[in-house]
Parts: sequence; C-alpha cells; structure tokens
Amino acid sequence: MTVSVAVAGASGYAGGELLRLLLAHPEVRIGAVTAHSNAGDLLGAHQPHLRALADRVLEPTSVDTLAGHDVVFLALPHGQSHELAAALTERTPDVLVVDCGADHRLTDPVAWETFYGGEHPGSWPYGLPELPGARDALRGTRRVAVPGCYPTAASLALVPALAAGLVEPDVVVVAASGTSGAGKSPKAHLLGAEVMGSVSAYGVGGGHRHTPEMMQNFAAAAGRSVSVSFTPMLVPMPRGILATVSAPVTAGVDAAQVRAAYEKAYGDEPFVTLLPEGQWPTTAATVGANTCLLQVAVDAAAGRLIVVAAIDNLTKGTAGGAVQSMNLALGFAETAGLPTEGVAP
Ligand SMILES: NC(=O)C1=CN([C@@H]2O[C@H](COP(=O)(O)OP(=O)(O)OC[C@H]3O[C@@H](n4cnc5c(N)ncnc54)[C@H](OP(=O)(O)O)[C@@H]3O)[C@@H](O)[C@H]2O)C=CC1
Ligand SMILES: CC(=O)N[C@@H](CCC(=O)OP(=O)(O)O)C(=O)O
Repeated sequence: MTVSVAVAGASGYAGGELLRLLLAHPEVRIGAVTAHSNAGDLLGAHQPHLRALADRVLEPTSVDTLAGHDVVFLALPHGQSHELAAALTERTPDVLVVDCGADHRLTDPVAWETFYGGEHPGSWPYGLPELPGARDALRGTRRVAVPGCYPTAASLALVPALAAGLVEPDVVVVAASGTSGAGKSPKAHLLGAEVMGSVSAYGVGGGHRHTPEMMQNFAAAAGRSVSVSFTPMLVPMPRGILATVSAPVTAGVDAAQVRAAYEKAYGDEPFVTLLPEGQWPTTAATVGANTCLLQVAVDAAAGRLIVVAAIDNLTKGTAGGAVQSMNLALGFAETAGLPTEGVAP
C-alpha cells in the first residue's frame, strides 16, 4: 500500500528531515510541501540537500493544500498546529495527523497553561513507541503527538529504571543540544559569533517547557509523581543531544541489576541500544540515524544512577520518531524508511 503524505513546515529543519526520511520510505508518495513566509519558493532554495524535491513549489499551509492526503505531518512552531489540525480533521476525519510540535503532548491542562499558555488543546497518543504501553496506543491511531527532543532522550534514558523501581523519583537532567533544536528562524542567542566556540546553559531553574513533558513520562513509568530538575545547554554543533540523567538509586540496587533492567527493556528494540560496558554514547554516532545510544553506571559513592543518552535531535528526536509512529499507525513495518546507521566522522 502506498500512502500520500503532505509535510507542512517543509522549509524548516524538522520538515526537511521528514522529507529526507520519507523520500527513502518504500510506502510513501510525497504530496504537498507547504510553508509560511517562504510559500511560493522552490523547496530546493531551502532544502538544498533534497535533490529529488528541488523543483517542488512550497505551497501555503492551509486546510485546502493539506486535505486529500492520507498522512499530514505538521512541523510548525508551537501553537500553530492545533487549530489547523482541528479544521483538517473536521474536513477529512480519516487523515493521519502527526504533529511534531508541542500542541498535543501534555495531558495536564494546568501544565499546558503554565508552560505554553492559553487553552489546553488536548492530548494525542504520544509518539515514543519504546515507552511502556505507547506502541499499543499508536497502532491504528489517526493522531500522533511527537515528543520534544529533550524528553525523547531523557525518557529513553530513565524510564526503564523508574518502571523497575530501581531509582527514587527525584531526577536531574542535564542535556546539551545542537543548534538545529532551536529551529531556523533567526534568534539573538543563536547568532554565529555568540554560538561558535561556546557552550551555554539556558532555561535554568525549572523554566523550560520540556520539564512537564519529562515529568509526565517519568510519572507514568514510576506510577507516582516524579520531581525533575532540567538544565538544557546549547553547544556549537548542528545536530545532536547528549543527555545525562541521574537519580538516587533505591537502597540495595547494584549496577548488575540496573544493566539487566535496561537489557530487558531495550534488548528487542530496533532503535535503542545499550552500549557494551565501557563504551559511552556520542552524538556523532547518531547523526542522521533514528537511534538512541545509552550507557548506564551506578555511582556508588554518590548513591546515584547515571544514564547517558545520545540522539540526533532531528531524527530520533523529531522526524524519525514521527515516521516510526506513522509506521505503527498505518501497520507498516515499524522500521520502514528509518536508518539505524549514522554518518561518520
Ligand atoms: N528542531 C528540532 O530539533 C525539533 C523540532 N520540533 C518541533 O518541530 C516543529 C518545527 O520545528 P523546526 O523545524 O525546528 O522549526 P523551523 O523554524 O526550522 O521551521 C518552522 C516551519 O514552520 C513554518 N511556519 C513558521 N511560522 C508559521 C505559521 N505562523 N504558520 C504556519 N507555518 C509556519 C516555517 O515556514 P517559513 O519558513 O515559510 O516561514 C517553517 O517551515 C516545532 O514545533 C518544533 O517544536 C520537535 C522536536 C525537535
Ligand atoms: C536547542 C534548542 O533551542 N532546543 C529547543 C527544543 C527543541 C524541541 O524539541 O522542542 P520542541 O519540539 O518542543 O520545540 C528549545 O530548547 O526550545
């Protein structure tokens, strides 16, 4: 079965990565590619690496341009998807909408209002298939909320330990991201001279909007509320997230038990790999691949579990996770169109 797919936000980073993956997908025919301020331009002007689509014209993002496809990916700024998705699904109820933005990720209206503001648009099945129960919710769904990139890395890192009761519900996440995580639109703190040659923290002190998303995933795994202190950092590289996630180990838990829990959780997962002991994840090893590389350690002196996770923020952290979720929703092989091999050096 071949499905027709539209990508809204095709001039952006997430849209470009979606198109790169979809071009290699055996069951997909790419239909409309849409944009906002750049509508009317050739796609090749904004995504010069996608030669097969270089002559496509970016159409305006609207229900009219998106309706009539089997699948619509929305890769738009926060707050821009929910009204469009509502209008689209009213016109074509059977369309599969995969929202790469945040609009439908949070289940708690209070968390939504606190971190995003305005009325809660509701929540959709969460596009991180490796979380307990997520795969079942994604099979056959017509709506997917793709996770944020930091919550993808942090959740894959700690959920097995929380689910197995190996750590206390008091989590610290420090994660460094490449600059593509911030999108293409110009931002003062992303000017070349400021970004190059420096690593900086931002959103410090509980203010980052991915904190409640991590809390939501951690609480679902632990079966109780979990406190999260999250510090994101910006590093001068285009792609990649390296997350260091730690929590106090439950009394009596040792490194062998932790390793066994992660091997059990991810042993059969095609996209999540617990590295052999002694090897540590690097973002470079994930570039362009839909993979998450993990390593675990118990710091016995500090009494903490440390998990290090690496992903490509644009692949497993956005577009790859989105395509993986589409595959589940439509009954395709979950791995269809998704590379597990990266690019090196
Ligand atoms: N970058 C990342 O690592 C991740 C991104 N995401 C999510 O993906 C989405 C897109 O992010 P990203 O690609 O990085 O952002 P970009 O800024 O690179 O791209 C944004 C896209 O949205 C379009 N757009 C801008 N404003 C509007 C509007 N008012 N209405 C409709 N379309 C609009 C832009 O069109 P034009 O160029 O024509 O103005 C562009 O195609 C965001 O919701 C983000 O949260 C999720 C996880 C990770
Ligand atoms: C480096 C950087 O700026 N990263 C972005 C997160 C990108 C992402 O995944 O998040 P959303 O899908 O929620 O936008 C940020 O901190 O806002």
